[in-house]
Amino acid sequence: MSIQLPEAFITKMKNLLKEETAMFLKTYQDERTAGLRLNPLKITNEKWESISPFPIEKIPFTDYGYYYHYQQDEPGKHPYHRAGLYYIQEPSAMSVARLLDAKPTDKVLDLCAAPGGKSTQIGCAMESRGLLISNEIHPKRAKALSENIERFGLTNTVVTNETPERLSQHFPFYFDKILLDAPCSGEGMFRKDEEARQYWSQEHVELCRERQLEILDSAYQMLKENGILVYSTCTFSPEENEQVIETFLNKYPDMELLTIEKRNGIEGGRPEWTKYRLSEVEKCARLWPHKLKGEGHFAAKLIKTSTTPESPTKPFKSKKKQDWQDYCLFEKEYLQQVNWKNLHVLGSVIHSLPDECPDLSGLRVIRAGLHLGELKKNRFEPNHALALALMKNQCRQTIDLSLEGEDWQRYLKGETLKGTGQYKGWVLMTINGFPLGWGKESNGIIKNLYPKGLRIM
Ligand SMILES: C[S@@+](CC[C@H](N)C(=O)[O-])C[C@H]1O[C@@H](n2cnc3c(N)ncnc32)[C@H](O)[C@@H]1O
Repeated sequence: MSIQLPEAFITKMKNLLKEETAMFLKTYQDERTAGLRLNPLKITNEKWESISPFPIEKIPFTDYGYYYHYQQDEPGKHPYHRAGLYYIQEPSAMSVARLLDAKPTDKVLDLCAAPGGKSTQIGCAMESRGLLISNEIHPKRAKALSENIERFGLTNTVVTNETPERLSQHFPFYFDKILLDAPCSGEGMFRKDEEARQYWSQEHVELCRERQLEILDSAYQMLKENGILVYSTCTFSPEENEQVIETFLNKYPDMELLTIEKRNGIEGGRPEWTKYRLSEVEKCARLWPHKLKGEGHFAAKLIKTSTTPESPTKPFKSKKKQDWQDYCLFEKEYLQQVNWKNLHVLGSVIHSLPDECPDLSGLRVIRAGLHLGELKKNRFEPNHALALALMKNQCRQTIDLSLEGEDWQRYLKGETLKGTGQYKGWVLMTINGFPLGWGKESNGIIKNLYPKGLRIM
């Protein structure tokens, strides 16, 4: 494999890495690494290791990550992916979300979240409790983010499509934890992404840096006292990493760096690459492709040490008269052992909102908590998100599709399937016991309710 790197990038890395350069550049002759990260809300490591349809190898610096062979296998096309058992994610990117140490009682913001690698990881760490606001500025990417949150069965997440600045006006001093996985020059994507290589220039690096500092201003405004901020990029350039942190610390003396544990090949930030040789940046983390099996990342963890006023953001309050009688009938007939909290009818959709959901008025909200389904005239129609948030044993009528036959493919294509002859009404369709979506049985036939936009061709 031979990759054409921008000449100016090679020269720059030689100046930075000195005698390490040869090792670094050699990685561009090797295959890239690829990984998948399990959804611990749906499956344990032990179970996955016993059922994985393809060869996997545990990623040492993560809890739920596995390497797979991307030239040989396509886990993104497997029905287990549709069932939300895992997320395809570059291995070194898996090391960042855990730095937040997000707890089920926290209010967390993922400020640049699409397509949702780190948000799905944070949502799982929070056991789908507390509040996770997952934001993305670009509408199309926000939609992809929302679909991944749904696929993972997360119920504590509000997906918004806002600018960081507008969010900061809505949520001053509000969050316990914020992740800023910044848009960057993507040097760590070079083995995978030709466009990133072609797009690279020193001017672009400088532009990214300006934007990163602007987004950091917004993140700072939203962080409460003792709040934790994790800043990360998938690029190597000091301008976007150590130097961004240096400028940020100079601007906000109440922010302090915290030490990130260095193990399994993770190294520290480089003081010699800052303007004023700031030794503190050693506390940051650098993941290098020549030091571990991953494409490369940078992360910094900071704490806000100043006192902040109480956030003026109010809790969510429903305006509409609430009536979900038809849902109650559905729940009684088809579900068991479910206990959705904080139910609200918004439009015609019944939502189970996250704990301590804030007022969201004025924001572009793509998804708010779990969409249970829609109230139609005298009936309730469950949403696809509900199927993915359930475990098989929570639905009274289930049909399991086996990996052996062709029925799972027919289901994902939207075809009609043969029913049990015993069920009537809503049926949770599962693959090897993991929910995939809804069907509806009538006279021994399953009407296919897999969402049209997700069907395979
Ligand atoms: C590195 S990606 C995020 C990846 C994501 N955290 C994940 O793990 O899947 C950075 C994101 O920032 C968004 N972005 C671009 N410009 C932005 C801006 N000015 N403000 C906020 N976000 C921006 C991009 O659309 C992109 O989705």
